[in-house]
Amino acid sequence: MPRHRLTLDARSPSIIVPLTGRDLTELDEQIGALNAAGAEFGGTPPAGTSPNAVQLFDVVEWRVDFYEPFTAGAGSDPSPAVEALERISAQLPGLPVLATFRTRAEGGDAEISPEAYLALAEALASTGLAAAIDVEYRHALAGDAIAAAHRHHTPVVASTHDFAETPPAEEIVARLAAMEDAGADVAKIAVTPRSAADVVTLLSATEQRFRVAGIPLITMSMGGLGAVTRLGGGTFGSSATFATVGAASAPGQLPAEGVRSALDLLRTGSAPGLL
Ligand SMILES: O=C1C[C@@](O)(C(=O)O)C[C@@H](O)[C@@H]1O
Repeated sequence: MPRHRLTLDARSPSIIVPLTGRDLTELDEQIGALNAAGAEFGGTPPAGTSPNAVQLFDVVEWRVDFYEPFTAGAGSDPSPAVEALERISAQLPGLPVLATFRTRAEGGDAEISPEAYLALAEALASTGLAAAIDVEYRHALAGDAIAAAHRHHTPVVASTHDFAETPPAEEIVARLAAMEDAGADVAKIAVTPRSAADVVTLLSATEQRFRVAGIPLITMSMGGLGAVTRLGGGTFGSSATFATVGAASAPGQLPAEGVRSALDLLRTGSAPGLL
């Protein structure tokens, strides 16, 4: 059973910050920077406001594909990843951790066999330290990985990426629906816009699916052109946004501090009574 729950709500999108360290030294440095940035930003929530308002970020995503002690052995032994997850969660005690292995096919940093991918999902979920694990829904063993995570009562964020283009809205909606049908607890899609119209397509598809979805959605248009979706996605039904404290894990991610201010501003703008 995970120690922290991932609670996602598009009315108050969560900020997810990636950890991309290549070894323990880099991970420790990044965690130190997260803790320092979080402490500098923190304060007491004004009465009646969400605790999010004074938190710089809400969730940490650990990108296991960057972590060389695991990838060096082609992922044949999950124990370096399990040990690193233990260390991350011990050093970030109040924060939910999303554990993600992003394959090269979906824009990740390393490749492992489908069997190693499944074994990793099972090993990470079995620790109970991950609030959720990411499973690429087009992966050959996605169904098994989702089942493995659920056996250990660990929620699954299903994901799909398109680094070349933005599929038509119907295709985006269909993929989000397919992830829910596959048993995911959250459905996530990241696409690449070639025009402003593509950004509108992603937002429109998000809004269409959000009206009927039974699970939270996370959607974004990557790159500079799509940056607006990382700020205003909540309006259309996206319940989280990836932002940086230091290293980015995908094109177009913005610094967490600016994203937090923008989310606060948008929330103020949508407060009851404001026309
Ligand atoms: O799926 C996603 C979204 C993402 O690709 C982004 O565009 O912010 C960043 C990844 O680290 C994460 O796993």
